Amino acid sequence: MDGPRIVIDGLTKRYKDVIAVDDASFVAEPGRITGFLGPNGAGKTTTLRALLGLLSPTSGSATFDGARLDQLSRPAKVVGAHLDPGFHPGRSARDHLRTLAPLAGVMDDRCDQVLTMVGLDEAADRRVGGFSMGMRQRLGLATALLGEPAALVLDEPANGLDPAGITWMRAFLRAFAAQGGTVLLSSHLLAEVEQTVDDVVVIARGRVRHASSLAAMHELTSPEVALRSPDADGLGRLTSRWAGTRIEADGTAIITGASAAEVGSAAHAVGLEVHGLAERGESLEQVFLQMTEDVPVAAATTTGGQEPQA
Ligand SMILES: Nc1ncnc2c1ncn2[C@@H]1O[C@H](COP(=O)(O)OP(=O)(O)OP(=O)(O)O)[C@@H](O)[C@H]1O
Repeated sequence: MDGPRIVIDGLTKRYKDVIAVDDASFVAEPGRITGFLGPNGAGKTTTLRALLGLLSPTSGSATFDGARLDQLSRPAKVVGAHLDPGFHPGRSARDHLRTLAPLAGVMDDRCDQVLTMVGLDEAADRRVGGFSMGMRQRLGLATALLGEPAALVLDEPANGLDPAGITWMRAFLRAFAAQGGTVLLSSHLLAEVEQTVDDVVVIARGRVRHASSLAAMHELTSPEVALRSPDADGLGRLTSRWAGTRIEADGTAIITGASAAEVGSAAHAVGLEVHGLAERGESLEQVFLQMTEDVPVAAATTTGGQEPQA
């Protein structure tokens, strides 16, 4: 599968006094899962709607391999989307898909295929009105998959899923990306998608605050190691090798720039008696929250090579 490169370039959407999206630029690469993260009202849905041709941007563009959705000859082959779970409650899951099959350019048997792919075959004839949130998310994914697309665009796909559902969704999207597909999904919770995504785009108040691989975002955290020893002199000598180390009032040394394993090995090597060794410090979640606050964070301006190329 050759997933398209999704490029959001200088996208702005203005509604009278509200700037829903403000000059947003980022890329979702094929073969990878990109998490589009931000608090409520950040501009995620507006961006995804612009990408899917459901609204026209005030300026800028949102394209698949350089083409807007309306310029694609077979859009359903390129992208499948699930934005809001607006299912007709009286329809069965199968009927919901059958009404969309002609739009996606597929035959009815594809509806049963996608129901099987998302594990809903046994619920195929049940009315969607009685579906749990998790089942609705699965049906949304089935809807997105109808046209056998090479890209999936999913708005809050993990919302309402229980832990088993999240694990299932993660494995499904991982397999899709491993085949070369492009996945762009939104979430307002980093923790919900942290184990799913390869790349992260953070948006707040319409502006992209950060775009990088998840690994690069991890590097923005500042982990600390807390080390306790009854040998204050030995502790001081050992920890002086790490710049920025401080000793707290109770004698605990707080070391930055080293892992607990490195500190433990070094203590062992010099024969320091250790009474406590723990990793702590700023978490990824805290870095994310800082990025979404109004105060600009120096580290949050990193773009990690994710700018669209001219
Ligand atoms: N049709 C509209 N008219 C006026 N303002 C709008 C419209 N659509 C969105 N907005 C505003 O634009 C901003 C971004 O909304 P958007 O729905 O894109 O955010 P979001 O990140 O998807 O949030 P959520 O997670 O709550 O869905 C919000 O302030 C919202 O109120």
